[in-house]
Amino acid sequence: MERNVKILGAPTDYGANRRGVDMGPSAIRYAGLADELTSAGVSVEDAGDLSVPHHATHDPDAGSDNAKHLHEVREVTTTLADAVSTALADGWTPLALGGDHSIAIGSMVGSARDADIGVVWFDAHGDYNTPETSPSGNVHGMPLAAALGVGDFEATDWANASGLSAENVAIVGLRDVDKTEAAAIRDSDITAFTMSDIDERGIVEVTNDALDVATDGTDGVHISLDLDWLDPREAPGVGTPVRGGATYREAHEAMELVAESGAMRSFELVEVNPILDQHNETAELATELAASALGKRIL
Ligand SMILES: NC(=[NH2+])NCCC[C@H](N)C(=O)O
Ligand SMILES: [Mn+2]
Ligand SMILES: [Mn+2]
Repeated sequence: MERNVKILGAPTDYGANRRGVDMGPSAIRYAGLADELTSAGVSVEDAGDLSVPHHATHDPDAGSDNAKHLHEVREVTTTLADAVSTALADGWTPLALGGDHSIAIGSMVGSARDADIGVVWFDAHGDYNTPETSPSGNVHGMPLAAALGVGDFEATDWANASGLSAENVAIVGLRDVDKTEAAAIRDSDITAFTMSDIDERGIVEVTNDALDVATDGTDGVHISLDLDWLDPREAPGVGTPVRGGATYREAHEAMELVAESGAMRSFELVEVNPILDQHNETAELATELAASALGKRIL
């Protein structure tokens, strides 16, 4: 399939507790994203960075303790959702560059504006906390709950706007979940594949199952790739690293299966933090994996 990819930078860290993730889009571009995607055979246009609320006054601890900077997150979400849905309407596959994982609310809402979508969420974390269950108050631990309208998020318009149903959401690579969050995931209709599932069944089966969940009855799939899905040995430049993640080979294989499925509607790369990185290797890895997800092959 001919694909045109529109890069949308979302340089924000309002959902995270670690400064620096707002520089993710620059680091990923500097790592050669556009060239790498061109080598995958897609045509690329970089729309630059979206405007994000001003930084000079940014205090990472400001706002409600339960959901820090929710106001700013909402602003970024709205801007990104509009950019994503416009790109789709114009025939592009939107690729959002985070920024922290709270941007996924905007990607999903935008991707779902004119379609029923499923989601595959590659992440060490469940990102299914709500303001009442979150131990940190960081909204990047909440985007799945937000888009599904769980708990406090029922009162927001995000779930209505996304129309997302938990039956079409699959998490892959889970290994660090908060206690109440774990119970909530178990009680939900989300399909969660933990690292143990990958150990036991292999990345191919697990990824294909996840894609089946997300494509079942939907028009397309949003692929959300949190770089902390990978083992910190491969991806040290993230704010919330967790040992025991996907290997370099597993990650490429999973992304190649995403490409093979032909189901990708929208895409995002999140949580790259250049301040915590070593020689930009996490950003470089992000560009490589994006290319695999968009069809790049060894031969
Ligand atoms: N997108 C992420 N890196 N999320 C990390 C979330 C960590 C933890 N579960 C929290 O709620 O704070
Ligand atoms: Mn994560
Ligand atoms: Mn995440």
